[in-house]
Amino acid sequence: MSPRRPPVCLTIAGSDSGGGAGIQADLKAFAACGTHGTSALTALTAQNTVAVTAVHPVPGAFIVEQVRAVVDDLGVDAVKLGMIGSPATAAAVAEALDLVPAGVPVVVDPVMVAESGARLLDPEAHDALVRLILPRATVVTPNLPEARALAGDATLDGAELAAAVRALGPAAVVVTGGHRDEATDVFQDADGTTLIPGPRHPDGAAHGSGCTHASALAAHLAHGHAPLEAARAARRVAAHAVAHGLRDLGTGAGPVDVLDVRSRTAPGA
Ligand SMILES: Nc1ncnc2c1ncn2[C@@H]1O[C@H](COP(=O)(O)OP(=O)(O)O)[C@@H](O)[C@H]1O
Ligand SMILES: Cc1ncc(COP(=O)(O)OP(=O)(O)O)c(N)n1
Repeated sequence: MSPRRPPVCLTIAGSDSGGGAGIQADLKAFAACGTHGTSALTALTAQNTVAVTAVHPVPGAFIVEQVRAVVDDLGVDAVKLGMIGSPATAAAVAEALDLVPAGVPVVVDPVMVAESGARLLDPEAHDALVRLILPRATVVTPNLPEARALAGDATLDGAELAAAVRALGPAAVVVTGGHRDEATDVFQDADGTTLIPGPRHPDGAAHGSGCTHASALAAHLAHGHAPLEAARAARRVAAHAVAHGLRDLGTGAGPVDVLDVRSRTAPGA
């Protein structure tokens, strides 16, 4: 009997040369959650644990071509969107999403600022993100500052904040909790608001936690879980990756480690 076909998850996102966030985090999270990862790069970043020193956008037509290549041959069971960067990239990503079969869930992580403080979304791309991308989202996963920026109100929190983001068109919202004392995620869909609590790991490393969370959520949707169950699982996966984070790598915010590589040995060793 041949082994079962694993679900296929596609990340449309930027590359983090430091291996903490972006497609590097996404592919590790997909694998950790029992799915095969494919990727379409939107931008290359020269990035480490302290800074983003350069950004090289990928031409829009090439973003579309990457998506066409993988969807046509390998298929796709869930999509995760990360760094968009510019209005032109948002338009290309919207065009690429037209190549994804109807009904395939799309998780949007509205990446705005890296943990090191670098802006990853041009201010003029905000409108394109809201107009072209958010209405196509099955689940959107902003952190607290991103949710407030999307809502256009820096005072909102909890269910009111999630509702303001959901009013922009996604079917469900998770406002992630890494920027709160409690690290409680707030999930909201048409059925209401659910808090997703869990332990905070103050001594871990969290660079890439948002990417890991959104990718784990996409992977669980690809396995057939409902959005709320997928969001609960994603909170667990992200927290585990933070707890095992590589805080001794680099001099800034260390990368999350969803695979807990320190517990592994090289095959054959
Ligand atoms: N210190 C932490 N301990 C446990 N979970 C965390 C911690 N930091 C973040 N998380 C979890 O990681 C996920 C991503 O959260 P967050 O840090 O808000 O995103 P971002 O990396 O985009 O800022 C969420 O599920 C959040 O609850
Ligand atoms: C290329 C790239 N994409 C996304 C991010 C931000 O990722 P996130 O998981 O939100 O992690 P932090 O950078 O906030 O820790 C990135 N830095 N680079």
